[in-house]
Amino acid sequence: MSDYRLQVIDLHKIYNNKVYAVKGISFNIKPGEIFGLIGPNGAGKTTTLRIIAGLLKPTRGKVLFEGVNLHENIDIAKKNISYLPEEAGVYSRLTGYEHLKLYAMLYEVEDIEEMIKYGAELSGLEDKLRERAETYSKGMKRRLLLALVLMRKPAMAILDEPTSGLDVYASVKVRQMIKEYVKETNSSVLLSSHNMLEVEYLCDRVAFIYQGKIFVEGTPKEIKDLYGADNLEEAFVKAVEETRK
Ligand SMILES: Nc1ncnc2c1ncn2[C@@H]1O[C@H](COP(=O)(O)OP(=O)(O)OP(=O)(O)O)[C@@H](O)[C@H]1O
Repeated sequence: MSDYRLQVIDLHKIYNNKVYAVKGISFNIKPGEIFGLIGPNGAGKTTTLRIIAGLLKPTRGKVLFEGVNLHENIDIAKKNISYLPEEAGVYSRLTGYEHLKLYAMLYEVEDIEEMIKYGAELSGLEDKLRERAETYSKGMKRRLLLALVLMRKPAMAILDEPTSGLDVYASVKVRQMIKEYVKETNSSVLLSSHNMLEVEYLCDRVAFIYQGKIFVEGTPKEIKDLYGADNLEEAFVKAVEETRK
């Protein structure tokens, strides 16, 4: 079996025969690793995430999950990969607990109660879980959504902008939740973010995407050293300016 949980090999995506969104992206993710995709708006991050989640077919290239071609065995994606889109929403009239129960039933696990208990713990929402989601703040909704995605312990979680729109405190809580989850389960996480602080805190390795291509990949430290930058934000600006020359 492959040492990698995920191998992304020369991925291309052309929408409607005209928009060339992804132009030959390759990277690997190991078990227990958090991998971050960073790039400006329209760089191809969400397209890449959706292909890896099995929701979009690549125009060319392939994705291997533990050595098996994902798009030729789509049940593997359904069983092992959970995806949290940036624009995901909650059912306003359901309570947090009702969400947990609904998803546990959809996941068809043997012990529904056990999964609900784990989801509740992951969310950190405590008594608030008894209230309808319409009474939740943005941060609470995001924590509930993350708990719904992570409670079935997917081998691979794909998180598009996990803390988008959240305040500093809520963001820190969500990041801690992701980090603790990976430590406990040895799952792999692929995330996209515009927040460099977040990426630096969470990610073991990072790839910068620009115009559908990866132009640098490494640990946050390697990338900072490469550009002689004090932080990832500065490295990112230097990298983008370099590619525009
Ligand atoms: N369904 C679609 N049909 C046609 N073009 C699309 C579609 N989805 C995305 N695109 C185009 O593909 C390119 C990459 O988009 P994508 O959403 O992957 O970028 P992104 O890096 O996630 O951007 P952002 O940071 O703004 O979310 C863009 O030019 C976008 O307009």
